[in-house]
Amino acid sequence: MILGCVADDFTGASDLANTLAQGGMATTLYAGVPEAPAAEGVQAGVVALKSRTIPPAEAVAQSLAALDWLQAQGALSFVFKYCSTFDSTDAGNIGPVAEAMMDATGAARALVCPAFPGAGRTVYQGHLFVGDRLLSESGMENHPLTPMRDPDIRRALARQSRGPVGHVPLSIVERGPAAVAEAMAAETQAGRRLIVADALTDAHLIDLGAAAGRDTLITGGSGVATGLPGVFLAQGLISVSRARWEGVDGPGAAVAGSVSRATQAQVAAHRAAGFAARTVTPEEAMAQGDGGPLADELADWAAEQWSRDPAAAPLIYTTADPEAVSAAQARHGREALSARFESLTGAVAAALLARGARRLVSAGGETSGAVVAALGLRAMAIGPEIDPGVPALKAEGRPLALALKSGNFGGPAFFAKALAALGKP
Ligand SMILES: Nc1ncnc2c1ncn2[C@@H]1O[C@H](COP(=O)(O)OP(=O)(O)OP(=O)(O)O)[C@@H](O)[C@H]1O
Ligand SMILES: O=C(O)[C@@H](O)C(=O)CO
Repeated sequence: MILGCVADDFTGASDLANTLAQGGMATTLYAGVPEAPAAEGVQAGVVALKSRTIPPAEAVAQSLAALDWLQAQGALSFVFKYCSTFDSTDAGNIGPVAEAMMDATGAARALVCPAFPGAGRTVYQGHLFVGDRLLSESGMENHPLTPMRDPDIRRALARQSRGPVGHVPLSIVERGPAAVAEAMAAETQAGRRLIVADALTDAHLIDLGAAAGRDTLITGGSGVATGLPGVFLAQGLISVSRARWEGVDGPGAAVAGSVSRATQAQVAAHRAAGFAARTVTPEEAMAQGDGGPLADELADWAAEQWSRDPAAAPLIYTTADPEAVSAAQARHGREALSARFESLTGAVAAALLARGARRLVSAGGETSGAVVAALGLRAMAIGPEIDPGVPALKAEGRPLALALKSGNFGGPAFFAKALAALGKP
């Protein structure tokens, strides 16, 4: 293994694995810290954690356990992947995990760049933008767990870190890798070891990769890894590998527990296109305890759609608009409701597989973590990109192709497009 990656959520891990695989690295996505060694030939290993919103000390402990395993596989370079909208609070977890990983690897510094131009996320003057809006006016200011009200990443990071934060502005990034390397060395010298870099385009990210790709640790959204395969290739550490992708054929379905804007549009578009869709209300979910009959009822409903039309693409969703979500959280408690929805969605996914599903789309980071855990998946191979940041995946040792979609990723027709990319009915 050349590159070891720790990701703070499952869809983010699949986003990063996509970048590395499309760059030509033989990449495997691991659900949690594996117990067994990596298979022969894996050049990039991405360990998916569910550590974005857990207490900082736990996030640090889990990330260091993942790091240990990656080091044991031979990796000497590391990426810490967080969200391209920098999802975190003043308590963490980006600063604490980045600093702990620097300490554990002996890294002198760590580049910090959440930019992902393909998904509209750019960094300019240390400020993060989503499309033409500052992060703090992008809708992320209302995020239920990690409201992002300060678009200045340098300030946001400094509040959750022990050490001071440095910056490499666009004027330097525009001058190319040598200028960036010089500026990063100056920041490190001055004791600013977490270094935010501006980036507006993939070309900027490739230059950042050329400047920092030999560093022990870099951190960011998936975009920060754009230049890495090229760096490893130039060093002769890898040869480009493109495993042939074959999907898995059989019944397909989508489950959505994401309440993000893009998912809302995708649910509406799937319905409007005439696909079968069933919603689950908070009351239905809360009315039954864990392990109640609802998951089986929903999976039976999906199986009925397949028996009528093998090409059916049934969707089961809890997605609702922000007002409905807030009202439901006030009625049932945010954590209790999320926990119940997540265990239900995981149970639905397992029940779908038991009824023969071979292609599965899951929308939402937390939701996908619950789905992957309920299915007991351990490792996934990376296939072609479906939409920016979302690859087709294949479960190792199981006849299942899947797509794990971050809340705000994917075009309106994503569910149907993804199911078609995963295989035939
Ligand atoms: N109708 C609803 N009301 C309240 N909570 C909901 C509802 N539907 C889903 N949830 C919960 O909201 C959370 C959504 O988080 P999730 O990470 O899955 O999606 P997201 O935030 O849109 O995606 P991402 O993290 O990839 O951006 C989950 O815990 C889910 O169970
Ligand atoms: O970086 C992103 O935006 C995504 O991979 C993600 O982590 C969203 O949860």
